[in-house]
Amino acid sequence: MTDKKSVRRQIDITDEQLLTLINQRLQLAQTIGEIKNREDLATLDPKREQEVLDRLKRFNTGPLTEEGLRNIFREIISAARQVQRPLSVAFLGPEATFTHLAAIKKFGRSTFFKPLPTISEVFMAVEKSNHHLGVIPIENSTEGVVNETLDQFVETKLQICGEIYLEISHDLISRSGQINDIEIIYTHPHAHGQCRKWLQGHLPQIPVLEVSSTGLAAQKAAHNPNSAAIASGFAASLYELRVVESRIEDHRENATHFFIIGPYAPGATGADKTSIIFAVADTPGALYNMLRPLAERGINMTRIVSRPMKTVAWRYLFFVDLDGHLQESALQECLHEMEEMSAFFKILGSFPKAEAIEKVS
Ligand SMILES: C=C(O[C@@H]1C=C(C(=O)O)C=C[C@H]1O)C(=O)O
Repeated sequence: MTDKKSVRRQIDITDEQLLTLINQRLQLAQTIGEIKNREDLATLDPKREQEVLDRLKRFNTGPLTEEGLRNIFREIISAARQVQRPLSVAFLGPEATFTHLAAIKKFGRSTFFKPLPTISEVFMAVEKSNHHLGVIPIENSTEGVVNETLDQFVETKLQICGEIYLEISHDLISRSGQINDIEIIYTHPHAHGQCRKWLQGHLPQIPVLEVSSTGLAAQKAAHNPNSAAIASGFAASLYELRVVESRIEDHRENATHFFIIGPYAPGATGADKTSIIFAVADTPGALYNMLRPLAERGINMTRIVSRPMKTVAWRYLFFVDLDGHLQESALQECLHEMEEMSAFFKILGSFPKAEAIEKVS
């Protein structure tokens, strides 16, 4: 017969063992940190982190889910980086935006995060080495590409060193959590657009005031007890707000793609992507010819986006993501061939592919 008290005693003993083991792991990370200092290497090693997670996934017998494993080890690895040299990550703020949440999902809560008001300021801060890395949105599955991010990539010396996909889901949140207290709703125009049907069905008379981010909307709702915000559940917990109704978006399939930018490119993991920008001559078949080397070598293109070249009217830059790493010879040869044909060519970096779409909760 197992009674609650004795099982809880076993849980306490297990926790003590876990804590001892976590501290042991952090001490080992400190030793790695000293070696990295001697060899002048960066603390963050995305390739190694991926190997650690892949290995553990193979070991896991359950009942811990794959997502649970990722969540737990994200925080352990975050603490292991922190005892070496604190990692500083700038992101498109303010706090409690989806970019903030994406950054936490990637780097864990032991990281130092700095919200900055614009995408160009995130680029600038990392270029000036004020922060090790930056996190910026590149594309939303319903709203499309973020042009400001594309434009920054044309000029920057930084590389793309990682990517994050985050599920986007909106909650209606307020101080009391009571729907009857709401006289005004704050939110970002995209979130407004994504929740229109729900609002028409449930709160048709309540005015919606659009603000520059869902984080700011949550901040406003925290100041006014007769208002609510459409923002993430994460924003609710950060500003101590209550959820009036969760997941009020009209379509569930909504995700945002973020890039991590930094001064260096991670090594190959075996599951990587490479991003490039190019412009082609204004001649028939130019784009077709440019993409042919990819087709011939069976290299998969995961995204192609065009953007007007600001210096010449009606000419375009193409932003392309490919499967593979620059250290792979087939991709190297292919990019070399493409560069020869292009009017402008820039490699933005090779980075490990995101494994999964991160959940908001
Ligand atoms: C401990 C290290 O430093 C960091 C932390 C890691 C970890 O906790 O497993 C892995 C890679 C690095 O980002 C290491 O490089 O091994």
